[in-house]
Amino acid sequence: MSTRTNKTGFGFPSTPKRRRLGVGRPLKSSQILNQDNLMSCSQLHLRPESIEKCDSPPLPCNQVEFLCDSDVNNSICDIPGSPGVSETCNILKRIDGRKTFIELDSRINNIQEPEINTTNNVLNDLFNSRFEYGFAACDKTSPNCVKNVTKDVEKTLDNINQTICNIDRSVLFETKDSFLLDISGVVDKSTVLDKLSSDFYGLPSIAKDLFKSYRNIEKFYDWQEECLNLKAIRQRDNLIYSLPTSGGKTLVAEVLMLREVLVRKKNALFILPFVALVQEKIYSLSPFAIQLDFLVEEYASGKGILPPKKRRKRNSIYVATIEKGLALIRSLIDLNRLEGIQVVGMSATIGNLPDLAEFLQADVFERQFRPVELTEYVKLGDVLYRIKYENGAVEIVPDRQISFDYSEAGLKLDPDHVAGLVGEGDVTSPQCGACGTMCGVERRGGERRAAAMCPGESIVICSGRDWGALRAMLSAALPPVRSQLGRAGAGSLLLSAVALRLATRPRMLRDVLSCSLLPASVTPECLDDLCNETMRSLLKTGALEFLGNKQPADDDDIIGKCSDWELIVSALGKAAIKDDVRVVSRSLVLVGSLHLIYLVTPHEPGLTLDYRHYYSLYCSLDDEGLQCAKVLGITESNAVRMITGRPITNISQTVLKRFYAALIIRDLWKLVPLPQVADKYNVGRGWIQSLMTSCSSLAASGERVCEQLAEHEGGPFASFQLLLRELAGRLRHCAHPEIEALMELPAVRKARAMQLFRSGFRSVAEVARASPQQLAGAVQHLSLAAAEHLISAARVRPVLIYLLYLLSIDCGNGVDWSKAENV
Ligand SMILES: Nc1ncnc2c1ncn2[C@@H]1O[C@H](COP(=O)(O)OP(=O)(O)OP(=O)(O)O)[C@@H](O)[C@H]1O
Repeated sequence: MSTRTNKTGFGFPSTPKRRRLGVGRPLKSSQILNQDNLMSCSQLHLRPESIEKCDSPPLPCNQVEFLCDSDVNNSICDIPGSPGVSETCNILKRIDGRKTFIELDSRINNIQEPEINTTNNVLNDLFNSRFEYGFAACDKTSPNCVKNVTKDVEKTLDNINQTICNIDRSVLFETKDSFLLDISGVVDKSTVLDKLSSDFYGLPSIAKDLFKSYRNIEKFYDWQEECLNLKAIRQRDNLIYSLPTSGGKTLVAEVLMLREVLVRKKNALFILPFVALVQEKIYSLSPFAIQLDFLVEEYASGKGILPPKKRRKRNSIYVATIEKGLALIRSLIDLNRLEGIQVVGMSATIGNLPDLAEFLQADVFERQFRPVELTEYVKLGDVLYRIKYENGAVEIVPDRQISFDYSEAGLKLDPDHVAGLVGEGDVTSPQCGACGTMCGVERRGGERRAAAMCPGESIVICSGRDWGALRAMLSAALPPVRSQLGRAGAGSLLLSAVALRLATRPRMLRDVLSCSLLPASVTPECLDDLCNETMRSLLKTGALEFLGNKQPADDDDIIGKCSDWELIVSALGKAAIKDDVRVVSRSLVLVGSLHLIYLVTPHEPGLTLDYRHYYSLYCSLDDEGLQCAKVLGITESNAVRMITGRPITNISQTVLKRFYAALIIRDLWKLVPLPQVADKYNVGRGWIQSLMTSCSSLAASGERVCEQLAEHEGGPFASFQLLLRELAGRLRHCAHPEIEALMELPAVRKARAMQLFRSGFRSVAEVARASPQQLAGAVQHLSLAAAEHLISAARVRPVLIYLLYLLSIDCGNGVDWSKAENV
């Protein structure tokens, strides 16, 4: 096939005379992509000279940062008042008799994905040009003409995909909406896939090659085969499988998800506990997505659209943290888009598997498989201890003294000697996760271990402070999994159930609670009491009310006496924002954003206040803080009460808590690092993250409510609608707008964006103009390879925007550049 370059700049021969083939539209001459116009995007050559293999995808350029920082991003946190994902799914399943999770049905509908479609269409044209050229050049009398040309085009498609893989795969899925930019979709591959036999665990056989080339996996372990053939899997029932760490659990989950998106044409949700793990999974799934024509969407931190976009042609695997997974499921329930779900849970460590299985109504598959022998160590200071398991007892015995030759700077960078430990072993891909002061190093990457069948080693790095806790943890039995639904959680769950119209009568709400994990730890009588008490308190606060203004007596057994009365959510939420806006509009403190932020803090932020600490924070408030506090009624006399321990009666706890939460958000807004904020306000980092998410979504819903109120009542609501819109956007990342723009780059999160900003790279364009050496030299801990990825991504962005621009000319529409910027 000719590789001559023409003026398209993409290496495709131009089409001398266009003939309509396929679904593309002819390009006008003004639309022909001109390399000069594509700025300096030399990285994007869609026609490679020769490409053999697409290597494993590059790690996100700040992966090290993610890993080191993973406790910052730790998603395992109590979400105040939120039932967990599985609780929600399971409850839904039981109530509606519907089936639950790994697959979320995406009903084919009119999707709105103009950006992606426009890009695809332009690329489609390029392809059709290629098709026509081939068709014109071939001998039409030959019976194989069409077949050859088709093959040729398909080869071109593969080459493009390969090129994309080789250039910078990250650009494919990292957009503002964080969906995979599926350039592979320029030619409909589904017909190709359809022709392929489904002989690889129910997947097209091409999947087998992909596992071989990207994972070096040729044969599944016996347990994996057994698990994939379980009756529960075949019947799409819920399942929990439990195996030791590195037993290969994730692979089974991947096969199941691939089956959903490729064979059943449904979506799948993969929930992982850390942001860093979500990122890693997205990268490792991306070559599969490219080759098999599905999407991978990221739902972590500020990423992920709620509700998820409906897609007409391709199905998605949503990779989410716990909080985002929960928000995603809620948004789908809200829109009645969730149906036919199957829950598949996997874990290495579950203390009370039967309880969990009962709760999830799941089958259990448990094995003690380890691909290779694993020796576990603990590093405490300079000594490496070995963990010995004998006759059910655990012993920690000194193994050896270690010493590495570190420079002073090296020691500063790596105080735990992780690099030394890694270097000591025969490692190419160490796995390192940090959690608090403990950090684990796994030597000899899983696949190598498995391939070479050589023993593996894991090292827990422990500080003196945690030594006791670690010893106790190792010798203790596994703690049982317990429901986190306390009184507040139950309130939130019941309120959500009524709001989502999943359960609308007291007896149904009792059923909702009994579908949770609570019955595993409390008696049925306690459950009844909790349900009655919770409903009573929701009715008392006015969050819920009975239809027709029916009122139970104070001491009534609501479940018994009012079992069939219909409950509705009162207009309290709407009323609350209305009141807030009215109060705030009379005396809005405009020195900064604090007062507005206060407006979107949750009414019950799930805080326990320490008044002495509150007092010291009050004393250090700046002008804006003092003014805002005053407007809210928090005065000096309240502060004196805080320090003297006298009760504060003239102002509600809710206001005090909300103001405290608003101060936290304002600090993040001012780019104070999250760990520092957590220390300053004495709260958990996970809690801060969920506070940020709540504020952002409250701002978004506040905006909607203000819009409605503005229509009906006028007044200040229209201005607040605009203010809240801006606020919601900024709260997504809690960052300056310049930093937000940098965060649009693949794998650039807040910390990295701030680093770039401080090093003088204040916009995507400045990153695009830099050389890898410059960038790596200026930004601390940024490797040359990572700098290259970043620069290629920054350079590719304008190309995508340009493609949109071309299309807008073709459609005769003006392009919305603010939207184009999002690509
Ligand atoms: N059948 C197989 N053959 C060879 N290697 C495999 C096979 N299955 C999984 N692996 C490799 O073993 C390693 C560990 O697998 P995986 O991450 O799936 O384990 P896991 O049980 O999910 O681990 P964890 O408990 O840490 O989440 C990975 O590198 C994976 O590629």
